[in-house]
Amino acid sequence: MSQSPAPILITGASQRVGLHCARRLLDEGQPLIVSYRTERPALDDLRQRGALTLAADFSSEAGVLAFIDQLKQHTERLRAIVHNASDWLREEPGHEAEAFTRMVNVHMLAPYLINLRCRELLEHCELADIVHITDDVARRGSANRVAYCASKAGLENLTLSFAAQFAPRIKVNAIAPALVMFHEHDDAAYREKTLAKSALGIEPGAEVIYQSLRYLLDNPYVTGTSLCVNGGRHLK
Ligand SMILES: NC(=O)C1=CN([C@@H]2O[C@H](COP(=O)(O)OP(=O)(O)OC[C@H]3O[C@@H](n4cnc5c(N)ncnc54)[C@H](OP(=O)(O)O)[C@@H]3O)[C@@H](O)[C@H]2O)C=CC1
Ligand SMILES: Nc1nc2c(c(=O)[nH]1)N=C([C@H](O)[C@@H](O)CO)CN2
Repeated sequence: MSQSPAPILITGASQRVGLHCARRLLDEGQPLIVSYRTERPALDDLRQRGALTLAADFSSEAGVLAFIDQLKQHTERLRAIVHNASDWLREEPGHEAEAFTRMVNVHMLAPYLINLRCRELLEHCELADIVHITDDVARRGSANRVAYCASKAGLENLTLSFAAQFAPRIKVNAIAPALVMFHEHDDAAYREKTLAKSALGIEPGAEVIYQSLRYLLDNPYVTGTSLCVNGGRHLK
């Protein structure tokens, strides 16, 4: 008798890009597990649609390990893991080391430990994927968010290592966006300045990340790559 489809895990899906991708996967009837750090009304919508929501704070090793233990109590199989959770912090003067540690933990330690400890859950599936959501800024650096950028560059590199280590059973790829969606508090001047940084000059919205995720999930011959979803920012 054929088994029901294994769930996909998306981390950090209580808002914005992660929430959009979660809703699109549910639209397609895909079983879903999401992690969240902050309880938000949108999570009730996901729960009512059948998603399992697990609280997680990846800012410490203990928090990552606690999440993995919780996850394994709920499933023995995973179709894919999407590492979307992210802290977009500036290093405040006097608190640089704390910010650096938090971002290395959420952007590198959490994907690293979850990938290693959940490999066997993925290998129960015929086709399995890991997707790291990085940032186009990793290829050029950032004067304003040094630690954020370095930790995203580290996540890009983890993509290469895990793709080599987990082949052929598990594909491992990255999606490297530039601007996808502003925050409500972003003023007109910031929006104009940011839009001018790319050749296409638009705020595309979260659907472009879901389209990229769908491509990686559906293509059996792509691993160890990073999809550049940046509106041609490298051309300016
Ligand atoms: N938005 C954009 O324009 C761009 C986004 N990206 C990347 O795309 C991805 C999605 O972006 P976006 O939706 O804006 O991301 P968000 O800033 O909304 O962050 C996604 C989620 O990460 C969770 N999170 C943050 N810190 C932690 C932590 N320590 N432990 C667990 N969860 C945590 C938050 O959870 P909660 O809210 O529940 O506290 C949040 O909902 C991110 O990886 C981001 O870096 C890259 C370039 C541009
Ligand atoms: N975790 C997050 N990472 C990033 C965000 C965000 O909101 N959360 N936003 C950006 C910006 O879009 C930036 O690329 C231009 O404003 C980058 N990373």
